[in-house]
Amino acid sequence: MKIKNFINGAFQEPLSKDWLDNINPAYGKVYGQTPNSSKEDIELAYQAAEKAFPSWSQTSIEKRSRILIRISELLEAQLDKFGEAESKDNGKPLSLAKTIDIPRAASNFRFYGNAITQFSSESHDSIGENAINYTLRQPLGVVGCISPWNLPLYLFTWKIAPALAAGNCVIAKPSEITPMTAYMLGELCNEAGLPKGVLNIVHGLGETTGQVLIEHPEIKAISFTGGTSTGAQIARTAAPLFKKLSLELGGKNPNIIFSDCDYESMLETTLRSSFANQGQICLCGSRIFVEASLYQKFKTDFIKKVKQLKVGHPSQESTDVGAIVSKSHLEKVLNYIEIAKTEGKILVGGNQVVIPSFKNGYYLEPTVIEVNSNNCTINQEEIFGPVVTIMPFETEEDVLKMANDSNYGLSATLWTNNLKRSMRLSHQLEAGIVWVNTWMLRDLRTPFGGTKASGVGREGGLESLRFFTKAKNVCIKY
Ligand SMILES: NC(=O)C1=CN([C@@H]2O[C@H](COP(=O)(O)OP(=O)(O)OC[C@H]3O[C@@H](n4cnc5c(N)ncnc54)[C@H](O)[C@@H]3O)[C@@H](O)[C@H]2O)C=CC1
Ligand SMILES: O=C(O)/C=C/C=C(\O)C(=O)O
Repeated sequence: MKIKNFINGAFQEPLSKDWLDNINPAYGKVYGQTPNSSKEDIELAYQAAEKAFPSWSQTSIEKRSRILIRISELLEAQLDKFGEAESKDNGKPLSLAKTIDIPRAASNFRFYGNAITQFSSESHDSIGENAINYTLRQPLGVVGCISPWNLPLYLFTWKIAPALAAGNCVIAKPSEITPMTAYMLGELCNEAGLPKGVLNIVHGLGETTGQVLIEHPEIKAISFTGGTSTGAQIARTAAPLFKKLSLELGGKNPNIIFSDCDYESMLETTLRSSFANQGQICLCGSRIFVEASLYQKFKTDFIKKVKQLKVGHPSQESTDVGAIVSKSHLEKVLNYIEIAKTEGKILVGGNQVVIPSFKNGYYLEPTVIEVNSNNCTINQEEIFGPVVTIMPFETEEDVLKMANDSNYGLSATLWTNNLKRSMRLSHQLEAGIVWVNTWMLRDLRTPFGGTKASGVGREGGLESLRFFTKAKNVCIKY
């Protein structure tokens, strides 16, 4: 099957005539083709978006809201179809795609369809000056949204929905590794009545299509989620062009477990925060620190639970851990496991899994490594796979130091029933998001993003609407 670009409300082959293979990771087999779009394709998308902007930016909030909510309803109505496509393209368990990815993509449209009706700006009465200032929040124009392969439609729509709600026109590039559901979204947008040219979906490699998009002189903002080194490259290109930038990058998140926690809830959630989506979520807690008095018990119970996880074909209901997204990513994760053998002790997992009926698929055992220092490659570099480390700590002070001893600063999880300690640590952890006694509880109104090498800026809630608008102050003397 050939995926096409969605430009000006129509599906079209790339002018470049260049195609990439689309691979099903559960089988390790090519199952379709994706455009590798060129500068000319991006220019076509830009012309369509630029033409659509005056009308879309002047479309009433109510109408924009209605269209976005309609897209969310259409997505919900096609949950199974989209879930199956996402699972096939990415290798994630079908159950996950149907319960998390697609529902969240629908929520993104619904949330921003509603949020835009509540978005307001400020006025300032300049007392003593006989003047009033009011601030306009105007759309930026044509903006670029670039998303990764781990949560394909979930993150693609997390960017597009607020950009459209705020009155911008969009050129969006999904990951070339998982282009399918983004392609399918185009049809729903037409059905929902989104005017042509308002959203344009252009496929291709990062270094070709993505690079041209960020270099385009007229694109006013780039919202990007992906790897930290790609984020740095985007910043190098886009910053001198004075584009607004929102960068949601990698993580090496600490999961800090105190002995006074609710043990069962911690254990179940830690299993999820370690291995959900094959550990390919930037929020996964890949460095697990356990208070020394609880360490042996945790180690025994955690290993037992990890051994029970079933690695299998994404479509099987019994599957807990599906396929890794690509061969090259599997190799990258396996390389880190080799490094782990010299830096720590593999307690469980560590091997590629060959499933007889799908023997070319990219499967990997969930892996737990015991380390005795935070200062090692596997605790410092983002692995982004089903691999976690565990180590004991003695004091709150020690664990805080280790948790913050990282280039990254995306999220942190704390397990404790000591209220004062949880507040103390939450304030001191260098992270954009701290979860206490939970993980991945997402309220879409909250700011989302990281510090240090985990990114710049915040998305989520009104933050995204602020990002996708420019503030203009008007001062009137009376
Ligand atoms: N949110 C996160 O934290 C994610 C982190 N990663 C990390 O990044 C590593 C590399 O994974 P990749 O798939 O290579 O992610 P990536 O960061 O290179 O790709 C993400 C998106 O950026 C695009 N892109 C790549 N280079 C670009 C450029 N020069 N200009 C514009 N767009 C560009 C890609 O086509 C894709 O749509 C992973 O091993 C993982 O460690 C990957 C995906 C998500
Ligand atoms: O917004 C969320 O709920 C999750 C975001 C996850 C990422 O940005 C990621 O894994 O890259």
